[in-house]
Amino acid sequence: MHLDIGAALGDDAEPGVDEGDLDDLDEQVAQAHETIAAGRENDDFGYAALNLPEETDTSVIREAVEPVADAEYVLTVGIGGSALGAKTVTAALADDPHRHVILDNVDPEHVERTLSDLPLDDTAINVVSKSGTTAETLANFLVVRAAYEDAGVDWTELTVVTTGESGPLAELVAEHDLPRLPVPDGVPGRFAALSSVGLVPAAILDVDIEGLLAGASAAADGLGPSLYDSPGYAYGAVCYALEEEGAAVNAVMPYAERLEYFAEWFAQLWAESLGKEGRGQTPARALGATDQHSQLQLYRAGPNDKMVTVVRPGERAEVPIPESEHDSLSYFAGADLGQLLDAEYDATVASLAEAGRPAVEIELDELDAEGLGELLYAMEAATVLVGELADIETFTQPAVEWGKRAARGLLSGEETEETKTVAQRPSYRID
Ligand SMILES: O=P(O)(O)OC[C@H]1O[C@H](O)[C@H](O)[C@@H](O)[C@@H]1O
Repeated sequence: MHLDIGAALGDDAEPGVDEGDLDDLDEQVAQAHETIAAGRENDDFGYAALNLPEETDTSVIREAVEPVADAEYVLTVGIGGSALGAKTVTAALADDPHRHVILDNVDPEHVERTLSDLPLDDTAINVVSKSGTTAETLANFLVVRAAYEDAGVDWTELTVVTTGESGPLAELVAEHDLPRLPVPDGVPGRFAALSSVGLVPAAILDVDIEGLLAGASAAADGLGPSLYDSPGYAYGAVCYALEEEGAAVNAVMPYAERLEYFAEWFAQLWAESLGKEGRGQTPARALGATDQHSQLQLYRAGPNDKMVTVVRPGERAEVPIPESEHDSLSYFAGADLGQLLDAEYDATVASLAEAGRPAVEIELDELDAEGLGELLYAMEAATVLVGELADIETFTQPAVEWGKRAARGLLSGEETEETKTVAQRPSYRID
């Protein structure tokens, strides 16, 4: 993985990082690295996530999915960190990513349609919840179970659950004797992609999860006391410095359809970890080249409060653009769709730089298992680093938990602090 921060440096970028300040930033990185390394050493809460590439035992995952390994589809029932990592991995690496379907939201029409579109007798159910108490996941699982029963399919034969040792989901596991994979200790869900939380569907769809972890391990080995040695730390340090200079938004724009979900996974990681104490960049999700034709206008000419992160693989499939009889299309002669996409990428970075808008480029050698593992790990390391540099609690999410408690209270009818606040919320209707 390679990082190019050129378009975020210099006097022209606004916000920008002064090249002369990089060495000061590097000193801050060295200090933060000491804290991170000590946290990893002690397997402290959150920091333990950076040990997953070494800790995750893929043979346990492969054994747990053995009974459902022949299923045509996998239906993940989970939300947030219990869905996005899994979808990111299969979307990027599975031969047929459509075989992995996610039920995270509880939109009733969507749930009904999803279930009616699937051959339930050939669909494994992957239920994931670290806490085992998330309302959306439990409700969806109950709906899914009922749909299987209505279709005369024994859901217990097709279900794998990843959850902690206690909680309603663990109780269901015990009651129905379902295979259960543990969630790793000390790892917040959004940092758990490289564990059973994120790897069960990939294992069922024959993804090289060992290669994914090997790529992540290589990135872990690269972490050291200098941003110059680690693309992950360098990315985090530059984002931090740009945020200090006013980049309140970080638009992540992969130039690869297979990485579209990566931007979604990153958004949770970045927002939930770093959105605290009145700070944190707002992650925006974009896709190159599609969003060159929509959002890019704002990124180049809107308020000076953004940075753009572009991501691309170093190698692409070859799909030549056929020659045409029209002179006006002669500029395609001998070209390939990948070349066109790379030209669009180069043009975007150059156009942002020309307008003085910062961009950071991430290039993977290849979008294979190793490359994706490296990317996911580097982004996790970047997130942890920014949390240290900004001196915030990276691994908590109190604002999100407030909403979870409120929703549970509203459904149960119990009066709580949260439900009182909901009842008194401001309203000014215009009909
Ligand atoms: O895995 P679960 O316990 O079901 O949690 C699912 C999600 O719930 C909340 O929204 C948390 O803030 C997320 O970080 C978490 O990923």
